[in-house]
Amino acid sequence: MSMGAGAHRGCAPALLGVEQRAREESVEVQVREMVQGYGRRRILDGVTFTLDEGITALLGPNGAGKSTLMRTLVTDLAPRGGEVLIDGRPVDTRSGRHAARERIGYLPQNFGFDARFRVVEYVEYLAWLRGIPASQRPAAADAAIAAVGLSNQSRMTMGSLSGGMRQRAGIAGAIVGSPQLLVLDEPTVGLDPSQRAEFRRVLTSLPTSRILLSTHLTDDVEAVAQHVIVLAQGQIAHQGPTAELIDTYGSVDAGYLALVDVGDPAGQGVVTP
Ligand SMILES: Nc1ncnc2c1ncn2[C@@H]1O[C@H](COP(=O)(O)OP(=O)(O)OP(=O)(O)O)[C@@H](O)[C@H]1O
Repeated sequence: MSMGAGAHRGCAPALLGVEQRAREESVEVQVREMVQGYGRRRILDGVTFTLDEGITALLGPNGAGKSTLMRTLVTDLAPRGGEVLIDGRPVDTRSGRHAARERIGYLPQNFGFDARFRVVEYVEYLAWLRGIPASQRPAAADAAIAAVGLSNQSRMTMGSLSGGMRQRAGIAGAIVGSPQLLVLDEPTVGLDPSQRAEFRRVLTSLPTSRILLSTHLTDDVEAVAQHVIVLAQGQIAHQGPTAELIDTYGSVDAGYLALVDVGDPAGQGVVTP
């Protein structure tokens, strides 16, 4: 079975140059005893991990807090306790947040866009949001669009794209300007099998140093992720190489079921392996 064997290989030619930087630069991501919640409700309770190089899949039951963890990592939510460090700098300081945002590309679960935007306009808009200078935006957008294989569709409006193409446009927006860390929240939801295969191809060809990907699809994990993090009961129930999980349990699916009581909708029923 291939576990991201193609990762970081076969980079699209358009990535060379501006995006070569991402391959050369790396980013350190450390989360220590992080606490997060909404109102009085605690969702994450002492989450600790370091993100390894390559693609890491984030698994967990519905409501376990995967999106909440990702939003905290990308500085959308300030941690309530503990630390999130990007290259050693806490993201809850003004300068740390600013530095982190320059290094992070983020695709939220239901990303918003104006359906009338052309693909190139959408990606250039995200380049502007990320503070890329005006003179560099067209080249950065073209490179990102080429990397996801949408160059021929770059003048199409977002509203006229198929679901798979729209996801790829979302990824182009997330990778514009060559972030070293890419955070993708359930990017394969709603894609058909061939669109998912195409998505995996794009993902494994990116030069991004670290990718964190949440998904419910364990075959996606086996296909692209070298590492797995399982979130349950507000904490990390498991972290390690995908190969190790498969060696121990026979498959990612079996490992996940052994680590997490998926019958518990609140994700509160982790079983110690
Ligand atoms: N903005 C919010 N305000 C209040 N509660 C929230 C908010 N966002 C999420 N929650 C709650 O926090 C818990 C964790 O949600 P989160 O979306 O992080 O889980 P998840 O693991 O990503 O779930 P899923 O797999 O269904 O996407 C859920 O109970 C959810 O209802």
